[in-house]
Amino acid sequence: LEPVSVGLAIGAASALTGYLSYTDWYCRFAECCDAERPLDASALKQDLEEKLFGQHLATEVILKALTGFKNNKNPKKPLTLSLHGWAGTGKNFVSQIMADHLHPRGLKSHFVHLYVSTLHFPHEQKIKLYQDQLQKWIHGNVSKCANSMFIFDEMDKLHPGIIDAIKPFLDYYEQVDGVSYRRAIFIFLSNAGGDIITRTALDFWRAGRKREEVQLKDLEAVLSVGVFNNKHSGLWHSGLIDRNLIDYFVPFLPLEYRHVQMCVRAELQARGAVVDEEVVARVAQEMTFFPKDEKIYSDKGCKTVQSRLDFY
Ligand SMILES: Nc1ncnc2c1ncn2[C@@H]1O[C@H](COP(=O)(O)OP(=O)(O)OP(=O)(O)O)[C@@H](O)[C@H]1O
Repeated sequence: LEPVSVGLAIGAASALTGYLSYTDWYCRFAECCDAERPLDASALKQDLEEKLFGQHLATEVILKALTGFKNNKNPKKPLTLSLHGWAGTGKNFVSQIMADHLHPRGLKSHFVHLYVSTLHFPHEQKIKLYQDQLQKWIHGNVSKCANSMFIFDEMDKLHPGIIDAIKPFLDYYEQVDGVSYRRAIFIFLSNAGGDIITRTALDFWRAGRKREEVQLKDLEAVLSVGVFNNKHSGLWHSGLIDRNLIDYFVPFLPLEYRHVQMCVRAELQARGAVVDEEVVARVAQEMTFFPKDEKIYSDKGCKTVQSRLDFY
């Protein structure tokens, strides 16, 4: 080996180590995209089991979906989850937990994007603008980071035209205009279907069966027949993406009194306050429950618990 090539090799090696240590150092402070970032499945499982109350199906499906997707070294399409259920049952809450486990900064990450229909896409007459904007945002963000996460809240209020603008990114394409979306994650949140989920939960309750006995098949069947595949149902017109692009349907059951109590306790703990069961009972009793005679499920789920606690 003549001295020149040795010198070049050493130069290249030190440049490379220099670069690597620089990026390592830089990424310690700034947030860097880590498309290969592994998922700590047991940490996610523990978080879901400890923090998400009364949603055994959502816990099971989300854990399976995320673990499977992150273990797949060559996914054929982006992961798409559609979360359905009444207000206050944990859809946004669990999206936050998922974001925390996929990107170090969770919802604050530059690689996690939250769109709320009534906020970001409110005007019917601006659909074309929204479609172009959204396609540019998604293209730009995935170009910057392959495992970007997109959360669409209030899907049931999203104009169908905007849903159509999202569809190309969710499909089984190798690439779309030079960018591969197959490591991206799309989460859709919707109240649509909440009534059907509630009816199934109520049937189980009235039959004296445990809530945890409700299985996905009990809901998929009643929903797919009753709602999803029926193009004339309100849910379809609410712009729901046709089923074959959604990998997982995640149902959120209505929350019972005991779950509301758990939310009050969790909020007291989050505030560093002592958990006074007197307060827990009082706040939970302030909530309204349905059906009117049996009063089983909280009308607002765990919503307004935080604000009610401000008065104690
Ligand atoms: N199942 C749950 N387990 C624990 N906390 C919950 C649960 N559901 C709701 N909460 C609490 O209530 C707050 C509001 O819930 P969240 O925003 O997730 O409701 P949502 O289902 O997204 O409602 P909406 O459909 O109206 O957006 C959460 O931030 C969380 O503190």
